[in-house]
Amino acid sequence: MKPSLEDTLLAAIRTIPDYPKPGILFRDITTLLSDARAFRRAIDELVHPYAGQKVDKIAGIEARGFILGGAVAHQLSAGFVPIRKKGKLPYETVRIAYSLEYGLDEMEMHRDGVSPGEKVILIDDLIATGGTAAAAVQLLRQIGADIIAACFVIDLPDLGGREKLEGLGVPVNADRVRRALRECSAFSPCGRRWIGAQRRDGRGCWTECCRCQAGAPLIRPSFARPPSPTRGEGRSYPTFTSTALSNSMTLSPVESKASERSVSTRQPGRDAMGRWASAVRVKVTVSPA
Ligand SMILES: O=P(O)(O)OC[C@H]1O[C@H](OP(=O)(O)OP(=O)(O)O)[C@H](O)[C@@H]1O
Ligand SMILES: Nc1ncnc2[nH]cnc12
Repeated sequence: MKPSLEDTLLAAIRTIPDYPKPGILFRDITTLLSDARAFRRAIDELVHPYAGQKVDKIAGIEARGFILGGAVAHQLSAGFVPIRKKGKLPYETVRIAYSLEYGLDEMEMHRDGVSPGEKVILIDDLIATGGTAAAAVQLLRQIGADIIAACFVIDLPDLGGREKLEGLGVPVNADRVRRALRECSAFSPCGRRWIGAQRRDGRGCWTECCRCQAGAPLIRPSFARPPSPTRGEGRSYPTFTSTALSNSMTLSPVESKASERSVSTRQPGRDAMGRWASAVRVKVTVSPA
């Protein structure tokens, strides 16, 4: 079965805890960009609602918005306009200061990047607080752009960015990863996906995760399938431990017991390349409760 768009994108996005500051779950799209299939699906998703419509310019926000925006502009046969961090553009610019999830910055664009009345789509990889995108909207409007929409691959809904942009009268297109990431960050304090396994002490699973090491609990996501007794999961669910076969994030070792048995199953986890996938083969060792 073809994986859903959400699963494809979510599996291709890497989450780095505490980068660039403690407490930030950094959503790294370099893994998505290097995955040809995920990259294409992300671009198709951004392009799809506007195919056949008159779009004059795509405005991409430095840096990740350049990569996505360039591909979208090509697909829509539109021009591309860079919105850059301050001090990088050679001609006359309009400039604005803004705040983001982890700091303050200034951005600018060429005064003649968009002509008054041109139809523009704003593109970036991610909307968090919406500070960056809202500033970009103000810059574009300052030079007379007619902003049709703002599009993102990732929306971190708890930070209210979408509402901020909608408050400025800009339609936001960012739904496909929204729900998945919300749940993803809800069930694991470091943004990792539940793989149906837990340490014996019930305090998280992967030894390499500083938060699990510190004892933060893993919470089962609401959308995960219930444990299946036919796969040897059900009865002993709270106490089973697993070793991923093709999973670089192996769980902490458990003592072997004569009464334990191993079952091979497929669960969300890391594939052989270390990327998240909706289904990887894992070996589950079922212990008596
Ligand atoms: O919604 P916000 O809270 O404003 O945050 C979103 C912005 O933050 C990231 O860029 P960043 O400023 O990290 O720059 P980069 O792309 O150059 O790394 C991201 O690519 C968005 O542009
Ligand atoms: N959590 C996050 N991950 C990646 N980029 C971001 N920009 C703002 N917040 C971010």
